[in-house]
Amino acid sequence: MTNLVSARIVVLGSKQVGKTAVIVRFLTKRYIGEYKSNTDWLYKHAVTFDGMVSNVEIFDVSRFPNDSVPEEEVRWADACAVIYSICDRDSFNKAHECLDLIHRLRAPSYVPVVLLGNKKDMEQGRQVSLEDGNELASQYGCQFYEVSAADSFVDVSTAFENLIREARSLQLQRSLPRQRKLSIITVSKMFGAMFGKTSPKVVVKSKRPSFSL
Ligand SMILES: Nc1nc2c(ncn2[C@@H]2O[C@H](COP(=O)(O)OP(=O)(O)OP(=O)(O)O)[C@@H](O)[C@H]2O)c(=O)[nH]1
Repeated sequence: MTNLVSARIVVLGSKQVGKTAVIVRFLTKRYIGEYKSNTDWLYKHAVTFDGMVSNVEIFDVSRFPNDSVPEEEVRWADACAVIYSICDRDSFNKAHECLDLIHRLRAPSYVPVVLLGNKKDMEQGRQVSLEDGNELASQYGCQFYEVSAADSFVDVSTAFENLIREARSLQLQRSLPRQRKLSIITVSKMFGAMFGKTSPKVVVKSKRPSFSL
């Protein structure tokens, strides 16, 4: 088994949306109902999937959005998770602000982001529809899942594993030798030569880097 990469993830969202519960669910498979609030935590853990061990560091930012903006943590991260509660419209609005903050601090470079609507077990108190979540995620070109830290390990782990896969893939792409990157330019030049200068420009717009290398 290869120990290939480490991934640093920052987790943002309103108070009481379940940030700590979601992280602990992913790292330990367990659901623990109550945690000490108002403290930022850095979790370090080795997780195994796809036949690989990834050393993950997850920063649970509790002080934001009520207190100072976690600019340093957002710049530090290889990937970001933004969490809201499906029963709390305000937390969804805060999630929007968090996505905006990430975009502002990290643009123009790309950082993998996942938007998580937590507490989906509380359907009777729902204030944010699945469509709203989907729409916000597509606006920022990020992954989106509704999860329940209380009810299920599977959804939470799928969301984090896909986020880590994306971060890994990006790290691999960035570490590719120059030669291979140049060959991509050569292919586009070849297209130009084949279709001539009068042919319409083909612009391939990709919101997210491809998983395949
Ligand atoms: N029903 C339900 N409750 C949840 C779920 N996840 C967390 N909770 C509850 O929501 C409350 C807040 O959970 P935390 O994990 O402390 O939330 P947090 O976002 O880390 O909170 P702060 O540290 O204050 O920022 C706790 O009472 C949890 O038991 C969930 O999936 N379903």
